[in-house]
Amino acid sequence: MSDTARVYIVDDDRAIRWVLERTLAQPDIEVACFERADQAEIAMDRQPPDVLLTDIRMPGIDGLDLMARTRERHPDMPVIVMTAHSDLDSAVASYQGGAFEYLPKPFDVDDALALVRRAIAHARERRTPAREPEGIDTEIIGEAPAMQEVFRAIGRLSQSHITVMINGESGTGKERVAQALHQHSPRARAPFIALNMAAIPRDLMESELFGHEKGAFTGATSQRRGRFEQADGGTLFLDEIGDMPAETQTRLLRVLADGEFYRVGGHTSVKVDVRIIAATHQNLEQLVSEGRFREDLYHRLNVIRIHLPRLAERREDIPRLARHFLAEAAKELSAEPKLLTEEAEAHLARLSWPGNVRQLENTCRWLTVMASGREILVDDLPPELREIGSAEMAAGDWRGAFREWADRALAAGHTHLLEEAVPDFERILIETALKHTGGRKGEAAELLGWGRNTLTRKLKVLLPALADGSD
Ligand SMILES: Nc1ncnc2c1ncn2[C@@H]1O[C@H](COP(=O)(O)OP(=O)(O)OP(=O)(O)O)[C@@H](O)[C@H]1O
Repeated sequence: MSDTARVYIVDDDRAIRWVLERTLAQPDIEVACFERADQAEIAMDRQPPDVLLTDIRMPGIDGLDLMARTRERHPDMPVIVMTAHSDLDSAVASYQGGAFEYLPKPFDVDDALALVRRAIAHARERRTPAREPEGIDTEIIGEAPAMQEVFRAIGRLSQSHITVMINGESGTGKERVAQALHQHSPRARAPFIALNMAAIPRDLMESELFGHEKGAFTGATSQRRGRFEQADGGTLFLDEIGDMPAETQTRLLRVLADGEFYRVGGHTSVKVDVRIIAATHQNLEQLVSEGRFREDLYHRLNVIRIHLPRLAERREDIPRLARHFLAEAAKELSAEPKLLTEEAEAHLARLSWPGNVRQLENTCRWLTVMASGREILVDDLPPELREIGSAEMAAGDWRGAFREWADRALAAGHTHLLEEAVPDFERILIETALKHTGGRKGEAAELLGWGRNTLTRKLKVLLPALADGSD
């Protein structure tokens, strides 16, 4: 890639295009603006940019569609979605669709430039096959027992070339762990190549993995090396392996057995030395039993297994992760790091985080841009994270958290756990009931299923400040 980065802007609003074009046009950034998504797509086919910046609401193809279509063709291209605050839901959806970031409107031009620069750096990093080991930042935060287990595994495997299977939900840090395994392996100086099976159209998968010869199919205008060749001597990280189509599974199995393959349309075999790390959020055993994943391939990949727990199962790590991400976001946006109030930190630690560590990271970026003061309060959180949802409660998360608490307390040598836990349990129920009744104790007692006298007695011990006075 040359030193000049190319950025495409798509927005039907002329004024926004004008502002962004002037802001982003820097000596090392070349900008092109488009009024409609289809125009941008034509240009992208001719010459893909390094970063795409698109509005959400546009006539014709809207920004989210454009992003989805772009990701199919250029899975590594960072896409920044611009959105008004009122469109927060679509912005959140854009994360789920894989957007790199979003830029809330109205935006500060310096923030916009900082964000685009970060996306450019990200695109470059993804495209540089050989990374110096010291260049990879694989700090993994984790004090939870399950994460300590992961660190031990990385340590134990550090002299090995063995195949590893990482499983865990989306956003739990599988790719980061794969990078760490590579970085701490004898292959550290060779390339680490990541490929997400879910992001590649089926018919391009084989050529993506194994490359193709010139003329192998329409559009194959030159020979291309696949990811296996790019990863020679290093590590190939196959993310979402459960999404690999059956015919590619067969081919992969053969390559793993023989250590050689043919490029699509090729007649000369290519030999490579590649360590495979695979990852999935799916239950591969089930896919095998349903006949959707080859059993022999499963056994070949599933030599050593590392499990990454959901973020909600390692809540004790949330405050440190949040502080880390706030510091990172501040650096990236050249802003002053925000601080979490104790209350906000405790709140974050109670949420269920279905998007796991990635969702926490995105939230911290959002807060760095959106929170008005230096200190972050619960009220500064995006609306969907302000309440501890009843769904989260119903999902039984508190029981999981509670079980972890008990585990930790026992591991730390505590005894008489009930004496610690029961008062907290009752206090929380009483406080919540009183909140619901606007402080009326008689009604609260009824909600709790206690007599009025019992509540009075409990209040004296548990919440003396609330004990005096009647309804
Ligand atoms: N323990 C951790 N410490 C610091 N950063 C982390 C940690 N875990 C994850 N991250 C960061 O969170 C983001 C999501 O992690 P990653 O991409 O590795 O998840 P993943 O499980 O591979 O997700 P997916 O399955 O969706 O690809 C990344 O930016 C990663 O750097």
